[in-house]
Amino acid sequence: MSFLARSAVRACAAPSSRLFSSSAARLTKVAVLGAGGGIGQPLSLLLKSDPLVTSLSLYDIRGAPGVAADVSHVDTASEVKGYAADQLDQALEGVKVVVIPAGVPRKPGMTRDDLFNTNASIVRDLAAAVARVAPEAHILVISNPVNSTVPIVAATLEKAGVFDPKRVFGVTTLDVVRAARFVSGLAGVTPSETPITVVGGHSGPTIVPLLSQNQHAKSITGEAYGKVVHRIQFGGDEVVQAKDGAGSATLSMAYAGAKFTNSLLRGLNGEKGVVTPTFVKSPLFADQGIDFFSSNVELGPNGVEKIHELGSLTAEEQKLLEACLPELKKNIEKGKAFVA
Ligand SMILES: NC(=O)C1=CN([C@@H]2O[C@H](COP(=O)(O)OP(=O)(O)OC[C@H]3O[C@@H](n4cnc5c(N)ncnc54)[C@H](O)[C@@H]3O)[C@@H](O)[C@H]2O)C=CC1
Ligand SMILES: O=C([O-])CC(=O)C(=O)O
Repeated sequence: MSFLARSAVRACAAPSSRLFSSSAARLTKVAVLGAGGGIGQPLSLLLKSDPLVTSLSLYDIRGAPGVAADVSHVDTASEVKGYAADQLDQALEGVKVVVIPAGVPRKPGMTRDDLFNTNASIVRDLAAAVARVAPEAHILVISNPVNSTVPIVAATLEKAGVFDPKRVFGVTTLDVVRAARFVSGLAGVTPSETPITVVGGHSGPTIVPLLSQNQHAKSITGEAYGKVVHRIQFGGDEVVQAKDGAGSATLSMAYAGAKFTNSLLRGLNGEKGVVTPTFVKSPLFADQGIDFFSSNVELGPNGVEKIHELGSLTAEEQKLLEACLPELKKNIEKGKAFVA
């Protein structure tokens, strides 16, 4: 790896390890749909620095060729190509992984669900193109509201007859990144010592951090516990307010998106024991009509290898879960109804 790529990797050091690991690279073409945006640009840069990405295909309705020209000068081995608005099908040819940060972000006072009206059709149309051109691609959905956009992608692929639940992921990694960071500060240790499993969905009360499962976090109780859980659940709002109308988290999201993509690529390459929370079609609460859920998932050569159970929860975590489920169910049903 070149000096610059090494520096980028160091600068982005992940809570649990480095941002990128493993060198058993296979030919992997990755597409970013929405590459011209606030997340898309830094995400494209980070993916250019990932040695497991051999080819990068950047698409947006505006600006992707410029981003591609810029990122392509970074001295890592991967090829980069940008595609204009009318070149979506070309952008998707031969891709193995498609990352979707296309769509509008929140402004202060909005919920993620307020983005549904705009983003639902953007995500549906992009998923339909993936179904047509790259039906075996793994799809990583960043666009909000994730609790609804993932069911939209799944239903769109299902309609096209190409849905494989092992290959569709909602990217909830930012919740995990925030939890590790916030808890480490309270516990007085480094973030690598506080990997926190975050389950449920990706919006306010549907975000359920399981602090009791980490040896440092489990000693946080009382008011401090309530505050840190609230901060993890509403970390997105903190950024939206600070940006004051200029959008939502982009840089930390690009980091989280690159981190999750690297985890998936490592799994696809056959690395064992790659486990991280992600929002997937899941049996865990299917008997309650909730068939998408984020929990720890082992990633492997086919994508989803194994969906882990939640493990034991404290009474407080059980309460958080109870608050999550009805909201999550509503969000999922809204997504499905949009495609039906
Ligand atoms: N999953 C998560 O944890 C997070 C999700 N998000 C979500 O990510 C999305 C993107 O956020 P930002 O990058 O900040 O927004 P942005 O507005 O800066 O960028 C979005 C990009 O999508 C492009 N776009 C719009 N329609 C498109 C289409 N049909 N095809 C291709 N590209 C299209 C736009 O041209 C723009 O470049 C938002 O929905 C936001 O809520 C943001 C942060 C965290
Ligand atoms: O808050 C938002 O709208 C963006 C997001 O999903 C996050 O930062 O977690």
